Amino acid sequence: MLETVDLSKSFKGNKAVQNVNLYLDQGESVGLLGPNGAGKSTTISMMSTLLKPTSGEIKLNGANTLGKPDELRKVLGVVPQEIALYQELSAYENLRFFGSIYNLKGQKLEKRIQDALEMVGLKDRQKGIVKTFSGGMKRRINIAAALLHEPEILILDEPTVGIDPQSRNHILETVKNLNKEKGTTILYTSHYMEEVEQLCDRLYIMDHGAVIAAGTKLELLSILSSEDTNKVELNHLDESFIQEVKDMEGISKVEASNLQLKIIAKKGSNLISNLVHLAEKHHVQIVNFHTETPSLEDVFLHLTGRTLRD
Ligand SMILES: Nc1ncnc2c1ncn2[C@@H]1O[C@H](COP(=O)(O)OP(=O)(O)OP(=O)(O)O)[C@@H](O)[C@H]1O
Repeated sequence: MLETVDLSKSFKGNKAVQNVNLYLDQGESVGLLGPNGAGKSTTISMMSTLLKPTSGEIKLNGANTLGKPDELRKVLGVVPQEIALYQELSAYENLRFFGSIYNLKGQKLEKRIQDALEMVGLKDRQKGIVKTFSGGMKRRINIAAALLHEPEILILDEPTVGIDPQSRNHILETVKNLNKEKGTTILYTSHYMEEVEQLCDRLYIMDHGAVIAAGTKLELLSILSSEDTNKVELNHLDESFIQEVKDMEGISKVEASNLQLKIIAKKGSNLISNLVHLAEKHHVQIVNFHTETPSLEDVFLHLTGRTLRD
């Protein structure tokens, strides 16, 4: 239903987004994952008509929408990263204002406001002045504002960053209900793998402005089907030890934190005996060792060389 074709954006010659091809089928919930600066917000801003692409196309039901932003705006609801509300007005007054932008009036507007407030769980707080709300409540009102015109597609840009756990759960539930019960198509960007795993049917992983992997969770996990994730705890850990682990045969990635090493290694690569040997050489003790099935975080680490929150 919504598709980008070789979508690119440069800022003064710096390529923020390069040849991004992604699509959303009707009723899907799709995650867009990537570390800071990967190009998620820039991609979303172009898809939401807020930013003009340097090149490429955005197609709605097969037709190019460039030059026809109104067609996209009719079907899209966008929840930006920055909260965009009038702080001195009540939640209800804010929603009346946003509804009027969509030419909603009278009974219809009233019903949409109440439905949207119900959806985000803030019906009983509608008279409250926005500046007195927590960051999470403001974000929920922002989501309600994006729902007033009952969009077929909802795009959310990291809606749970820096908010309280209760609002975070509300937002996750709201997005899930919109998708499962109302059939709203969702594009959800996040740094949090667990949120995307919970909410999304399919994922795109972006890094340095490009999509580096795409697929269902199972498809992405199969990238690491020939490897294991191993966690090793030591009584001492230094750079020379870490470097020698990295140089061992069959090692894809090594990540160190405190006295722990996370090692992604090829199955059957004699990791344990090589590690024991190395530990003896460095007079270091292995305190704990266990092997896990790779997670999507591991796939991300494997593909980008860094963790999602680096
Ligand atoms: N208006 C702008 N002018 C110049 N450079 C920009 C602008 N907007 C984004 N960039 C650059 O484009 C790149 C991609 O940024 P973008 O905000 O799209 O990443 P992101 O994946 O959304 O990151 P975050 O998770 O931090 O929001 C970054 O290098 C950023 O500095």
